[in-house]
Amino acid sequence: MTKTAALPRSTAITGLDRPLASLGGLLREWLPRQRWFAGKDRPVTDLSVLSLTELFPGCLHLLVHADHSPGGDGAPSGDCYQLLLGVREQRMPRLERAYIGRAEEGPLAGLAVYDALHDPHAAELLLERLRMPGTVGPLRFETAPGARIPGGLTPRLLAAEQSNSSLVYGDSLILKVFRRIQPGVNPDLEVPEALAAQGCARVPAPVAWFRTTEPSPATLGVLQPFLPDAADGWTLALRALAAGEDFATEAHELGRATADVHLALATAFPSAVRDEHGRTARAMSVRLEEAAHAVPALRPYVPGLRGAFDALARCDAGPRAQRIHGDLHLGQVLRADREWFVIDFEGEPSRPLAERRSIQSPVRDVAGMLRSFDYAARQRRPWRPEWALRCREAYCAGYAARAGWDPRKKHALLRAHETDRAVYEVVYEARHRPAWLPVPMAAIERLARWGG
Ligand SMILES: Nc1ncnc2c1ncn2[C@@H]1O[C@H](COP(=O)(O)OP(=O)(O)O)[C@@H](O)[C@H]1O
Ligand SMILES: O=P(O)(O)O[C@H]1O[C@H](CO)[C@@H](O[C@H]2O[C@H](CO)[C@@H](O)[C@H](O)[C@H]2O)[C@H](O)[C@H]1O
Repeated sequence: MTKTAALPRSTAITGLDRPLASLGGLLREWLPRQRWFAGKDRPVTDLSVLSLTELFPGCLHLLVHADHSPGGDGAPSGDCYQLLLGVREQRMPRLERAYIGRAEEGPLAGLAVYDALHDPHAAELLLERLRMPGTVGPLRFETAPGARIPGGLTPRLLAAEQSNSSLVYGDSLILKVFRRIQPGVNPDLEVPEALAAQGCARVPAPVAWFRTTEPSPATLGVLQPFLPDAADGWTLALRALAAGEDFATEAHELGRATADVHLALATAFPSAVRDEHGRTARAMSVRLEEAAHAVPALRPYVPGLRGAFDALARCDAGPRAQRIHGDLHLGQVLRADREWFVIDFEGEPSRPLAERRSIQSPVRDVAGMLRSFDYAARQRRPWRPEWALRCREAYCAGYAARAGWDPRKKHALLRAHETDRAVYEVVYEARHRPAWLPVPMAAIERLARWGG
């Protein structure tokens, strides 16, 4: 029998219209240290609360804006983040990892403030809230038609926090709480919902979600079935490499799975009527310029890399642009019951939402996965290029068997997308994991030589 937590009513803490008086100092220091904070390479010049809701007693839901605009005439820049904060009178030893600090002034003065997602009690109440459609202030909790969501499941926060934070409930459900919020529908809700409607079994279908109406409509979190005993492709690939084993059979099936998802996406969403390689090539060149500005190590390679984009602009055929995954790599695929599943349809986290929801070449996803085989092969000393090459061949062959066209035959397209993806990775690593920068830089050197 399962027990369900009683959902307490939300009550008003007086004075919360001045939240920064209590929280500003704490958050300014804590926020930039979080794995999911996107602006680590720029100072936070201002912090403002865009919305604050008491979700249940002792748990505050906040959207905060971290401003990075330089003083003077610089263009405004910054990001909005979702926080769930627990406030307690006492500092709790078992929540020490989640401790943010003690509010010094304002309505929360003297209270201990936590990242509430680490608190099992708050996580239980969040699931209860999701099981019961309804509203709390600007927050809307919704369930998929016919969804049956069990209660009383034990929560655990996934240790490997990535771009977002995910809570697993009793190995049955997983709730992804988006951290960086952009106005509009998040593709990680929109796409799996549309694919589920197509009957595509490669993607876990959302069962509930929550969103806000303020300051603008935006998706905040998605609850999906958890695939127990699943292993992600990155872990499996590294395991194979460590054991000196081939990964070609798995890569072949992964190619088929990718094509299945692409075919379902092409049915669920409109596709392009004609190729726009010139426009894509220009956008890639702009991204290269921006990346070289942000990461000086890229600069010597710019002329060589541009060659790949010039060749794309001259290309007159290719698969039609359609909705794609947008950030496909080995960490986004799970193997369970001897099948591959695809997760995390958010796209590249640093891109604007409109761009992530736009139609793009399916070659982009293929290129993302090929880059990932290279990343994996470079984790071993000595480097195993032949391992990555075999994965590459097998993955493309598996893709071709299902999709009806072979990515290996689209040389110019594939090269341009691999280059663009490697440029993205250079910026990502420089920002989040500088020690990994040599991995995409090695690809940049190779791709620039090829194009120069
Ligand atoms: N449906 C699922 N079943 C099992 N594990 C999952 C599921 N969805 C996500 N995960 C696990 O959670 C991790 C983070 O999920 P992901 O959607 O990639 O989040 P992020 O956007 O933070 O990278 C994945 O690497 C995977 O290990
Ligand atoms: O957080 P997400 O999974 O949405 O994606 C971001 O982080 C990824 C790293 O966690 C990053 O992927 C890069 O590193 C992977 C190995 O850790 C490698 O398999 C990928 O090929 C490589 O791109 C991803 O780019 C980023 O968007």
